[in-house]
Amino acid sequence: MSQIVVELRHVNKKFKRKNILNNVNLKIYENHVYGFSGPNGAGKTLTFKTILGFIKPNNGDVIVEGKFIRKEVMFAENIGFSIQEYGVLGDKTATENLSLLNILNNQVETADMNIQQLLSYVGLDPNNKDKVKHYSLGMKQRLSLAVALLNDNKILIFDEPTNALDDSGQDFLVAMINDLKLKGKTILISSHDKYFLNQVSDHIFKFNEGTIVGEQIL
Ligand SMILES: Nc1ncnc2c1ncn2[C@@H]1O[C@H](COP(=O)(O)OP(=O)(O)OP(=O)(O)O)[C@@H](O)[C@H]1O
Repeated sequence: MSQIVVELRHVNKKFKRKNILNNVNLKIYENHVYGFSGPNGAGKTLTFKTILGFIKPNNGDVIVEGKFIRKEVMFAENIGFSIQEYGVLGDKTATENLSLLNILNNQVETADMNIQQLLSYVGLDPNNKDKVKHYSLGMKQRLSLAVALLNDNKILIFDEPTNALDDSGQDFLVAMINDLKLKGKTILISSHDKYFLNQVSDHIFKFNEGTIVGEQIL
């Protein structure tokens, strides 16, 4: 049995007295792919933000690789993530964006090589000098995936990665997730595309109204 790398125990979150996350319990095992499904506003993104430490629950525990988030450490340290609202800088190129993130992460020395490879890996041209604000939505989505992969973290969160991707983009995404799993990554993905989630996931959590209402093991 592989190790548990993320655990949520009785997590509750209220905004303005309204329960938004309601007794969320889950265990994420190493090197598995977890799909998060459910309607708009069901709590998928909020669960991801809670795992990362961006949101502090009112009650319950979030444990990432043995550390209690917001108690022992402020944020989860080794999770790469792609969440739409944490976008990149539109006035910079893709390479500049990734270089800046590398600097912020103290990864300057190996930056250039990694960035070129990473951009190719997600299907972007490493020599493209266009500013990101001129990218298509699909290109922005691919860049967001590159951001998540930048530091070679073992745990990856992809929030709605299928958004804005055309058919070939979706095929690429399925192949990428399978490849990342082979490389030993643990992956959490939300999507409204049931077919996609069934294709890539080992386990699906079904969310509704801030709680897990069902699980499916594939
Ligand atoms: N900072 C916030 N303040 C108040 N309410 C919030 C905040 N963040 C999220 N919510 C509310 O929490 C609920 C869950 O939102 P969340 O973004 O997690 O849904 P989701 O399942 O990811 O939905 P979608 O499929 O639309 O992305 C929503 O009703 C949302 O309005």
